[in-house]
Amino acid sequence: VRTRTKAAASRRGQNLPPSPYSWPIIGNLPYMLKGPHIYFTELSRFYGPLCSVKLGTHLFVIGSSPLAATEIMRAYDRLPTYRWVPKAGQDGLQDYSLIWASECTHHWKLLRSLCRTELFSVKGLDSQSVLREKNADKMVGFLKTKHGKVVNVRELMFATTVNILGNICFSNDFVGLEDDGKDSRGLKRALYNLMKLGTTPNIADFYPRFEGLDPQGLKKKTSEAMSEAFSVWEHIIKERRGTWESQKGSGYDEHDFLDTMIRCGFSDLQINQLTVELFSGGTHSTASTIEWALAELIKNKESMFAIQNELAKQIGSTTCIKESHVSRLPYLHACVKETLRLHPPAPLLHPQAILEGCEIMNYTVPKNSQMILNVWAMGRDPSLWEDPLSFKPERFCDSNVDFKGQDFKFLPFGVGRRMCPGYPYAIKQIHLMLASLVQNFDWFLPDNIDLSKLDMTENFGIISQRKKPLMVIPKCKC
Ligand code: HEM
Repeated sequence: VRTRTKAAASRRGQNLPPSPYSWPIIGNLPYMLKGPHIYFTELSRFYGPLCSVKLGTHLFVIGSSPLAATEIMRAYDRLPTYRWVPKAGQDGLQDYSLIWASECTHHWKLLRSLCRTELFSVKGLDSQSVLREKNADKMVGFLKTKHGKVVNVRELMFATTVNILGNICFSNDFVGLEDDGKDSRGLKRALYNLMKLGTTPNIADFYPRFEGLDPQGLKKKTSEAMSEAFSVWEHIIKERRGTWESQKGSGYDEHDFLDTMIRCGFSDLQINQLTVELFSGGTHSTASTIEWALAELIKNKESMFAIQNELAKQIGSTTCIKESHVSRLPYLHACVKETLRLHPPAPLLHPQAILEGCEIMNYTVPKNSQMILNVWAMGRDPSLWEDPLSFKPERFCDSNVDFKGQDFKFLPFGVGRRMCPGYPYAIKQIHLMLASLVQNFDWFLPDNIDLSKLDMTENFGIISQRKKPLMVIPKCKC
């Protein structure tokens, strides 16, 4: 690889963050094939914690250290910025969007505040615990029927997370737990498609001349997947509006988040946009974290023993785990943090463009540069973590490092204004599901493969998942 160093950039009169050689027209796009977060991590190891790459016609500046993150966040606070929105996600509904709002508009603030107060507040979370516990019991019951048989953990976790959110939003189970390819209502397919489309590199994102076009048809397919999701709950919204209408004035009790949105005067399109975003943001990410955590525990026997001992000591083997037990399980908390350190579902925090030129870490960042934080690189940096590639939950046992956006070396849920609003909900769900899986079952690999040989290869995409779904055999302890 031909390289262009900081000195070369300076020669051109700009003290840009150092970057590799960039090919005419395509820039550094071809190297992204190995996985953007991996390519950016290699660059940061070579060029330092702030470097830049040209992707198509855009300059991306990548921060990969707590100091770079601090300076980038400071720049976000004092300068005008906007979130880079993939062209496939840009349609007439963007004004109603939470994830894809390019600026912190009035409507974005309203959506964040609605989520914060109704879904993710302490009161909201407490009122949902019965739903999460019911679904955890269902999952355990289902796995008991699979004693000794191979199970696709990703599919099961995905179905469970979809159903929990389905109950919170629409009082409805939308998918079955059986991994038999059946998806009668089409929601699984729509959500998988949205994830796939959201992570497919789009020529229109990198070259302004394609801006008005849709050369790969990604925008059209995204809009079709949105409509497919809408068709799953369209009739529920219609019926519920009817109920509201008929009970006007007689003090109707709200049952779920749909009622809240109707009370707030949301149109059907607004309801669809917000719920699709909650499902897309909240299901794959949570399911993938549980899948990685179980895989790490299966591979690392000592950690599995430690968590099993903690559960046996604090809760016992016959008591069904409730959310109220989880605070007694510090090793479980450490295992989840360690999983998020090694396998953050969002390895790169979404780019925001800085509209004015600025100085970051003594480099000149030109106006309109897209800024990215490489959370994946920071989680594996040997200068920040001892033995960073090993799964060692103990590192979090006597430490105050947390994922709430204050510790810049550990940002699985992001940081600042656009930090994940759903993190308290996600964490509750991950703790409960993982504890239930470990308490009730011993886990084996098919064909008696040695557990330490479990393949941990990652999928190279914008969302970090295991390359192959975790296929394992549960053996019921009871
Ligand atoms: C392990 C689980 C999860 C992880 C690791 C995660 C991670 C993230 C991250 C890193 C961001 C910020 C992206 C950025 O700044 O570039 C984000 C944003 C977001 N997340 Fe999550 N998330 C998780 C679960 C959830 C859940 C359960 C929900 C809702 C049910 C949710 C809804 C959202 C939404 C709506 C945003 C956009 C916020 C905005 O732009 O204002 N996430 N998430």
